[in-house]
Amino acid sequence: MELFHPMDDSPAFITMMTSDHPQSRLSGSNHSVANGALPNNWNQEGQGQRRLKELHLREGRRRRQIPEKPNHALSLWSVIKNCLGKELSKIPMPVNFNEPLSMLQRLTEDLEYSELLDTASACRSSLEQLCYVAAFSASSYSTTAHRTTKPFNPLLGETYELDRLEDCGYRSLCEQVSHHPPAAAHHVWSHRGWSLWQEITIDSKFHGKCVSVRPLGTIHLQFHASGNHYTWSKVTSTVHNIILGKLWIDQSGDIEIVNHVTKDSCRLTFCPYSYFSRDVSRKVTGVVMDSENTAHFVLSGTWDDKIESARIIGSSQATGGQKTVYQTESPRQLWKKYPLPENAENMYFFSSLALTLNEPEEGVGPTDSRLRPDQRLMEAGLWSEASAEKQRLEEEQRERRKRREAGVDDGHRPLWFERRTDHFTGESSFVYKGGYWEAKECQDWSMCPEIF
Ligand SMILES: CC(C)CCC[C@@H](C)[C@H]1CC[C@H]2[C@@H]3CC=C4C[C@@H](O)CC[C@]4(C)[C@H]3CC[C@]12C
Repeated sequence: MELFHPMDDSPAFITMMTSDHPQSRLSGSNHSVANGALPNNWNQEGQGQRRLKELHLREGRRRRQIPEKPNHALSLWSVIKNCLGKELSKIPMPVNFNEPLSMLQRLTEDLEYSELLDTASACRSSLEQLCYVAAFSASSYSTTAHRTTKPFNPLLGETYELDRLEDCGYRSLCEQVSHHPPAAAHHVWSHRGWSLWQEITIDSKFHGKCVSVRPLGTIHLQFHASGNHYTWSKVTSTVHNIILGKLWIDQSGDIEIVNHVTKDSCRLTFCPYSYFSRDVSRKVTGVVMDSENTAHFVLSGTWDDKIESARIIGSSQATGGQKTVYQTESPRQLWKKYPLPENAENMYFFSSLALTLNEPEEGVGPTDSRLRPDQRLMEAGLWSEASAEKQRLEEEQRERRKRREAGVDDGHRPLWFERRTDHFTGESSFVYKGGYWEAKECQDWSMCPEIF
């Protein structure tokens, strides 16, 4: 058995790939189609072609550009230097540091690689399924590398729908359910066999040289056929170079993905930048284990380019060290990032999905982020008008809050989500209670608050 160069994957383990295993010829990355490799039970021709057709469909009808970002230089440091230790949402900032998307739209971007979940839902082995789920969780960071702009903080009661049933198989809805601290609830249903939901609040802090952003909350994913129910949470994003130089973002920390039905689990580690030399930064590694903690797959890659999995066929303890050495088959590519659209660097580094999210659309609810006037003005490059409009909206929001506090009612109640305790985690969070898509069908939005 021939051994290739051992790879020092992480502080915890080393992988060695063997080349003469029959599986390795099948699973090379040249077998992958646009969006990544395919599971064993996949009809490669048919499904691949269907995917390509869908890609064309999804690119075809939607916009591929937005107005270029104006070049109004303003020093971030001069704006936030007196806010040391503060929460990001409490630092008043002009729209110059925003991107023309709300946090609700930004959360919806987690679905950019939803096809990984379609693939996962077709896997017969739950361990293989977990590999795709892990690749999906890492893929939600793929657009963050150059995105150092701040999404708009949604107004209380703001919503964002994304109906991609026709081309991507899912429908997604977000609602801002709390203003202090800002919290959003999100629900996605796909007719390709899965549902995903989450409630997220963001804990951020300005440290001087950097800003750290920690999204809090659990993501739930359930496959309809098997009932497999996964949960995980997010890593910490750090925005560097606040004082001097070009802003850049790093992702670091662990994501623990658990399948509560089978008790399989996977710990994904996002290595902070300084761990490794320049060319292997943004590195992600992980091991997929069954309920007995036996390791089955090694995952490796980067959060801004690709993730591979390799089946483990043997393991040993490295001499002297505490590291485990995993002997694996050749890796197969699970996920590969799409290239950014042409001219992305002048359009806030938006991905092709991001470019379409704020496109005006008929029939959306009256609280939808697409209808938020300051964001629309900002997208058009009219930044001073946008700032004035933002102030008006926020002032009106404060007035509504004061009225609520003076009144008899017990505060704000979300329209489309309700508090529920999760059976597996015991946590209480806002979960979709239904009704939005039904209201949309008959255009009855009379229950919606007026927020814009
Ligand atoms: C202008 C400077 C000071 C602040 C910019 C902060 C920006 C970069 C921060 C604020 C909130 C952050 C987001 C919070 C939550 C998520 C969801 C996750 O699934 C992918 C990363 C993502 C999308 C983060 C990306 C980085 C982010 C957009």
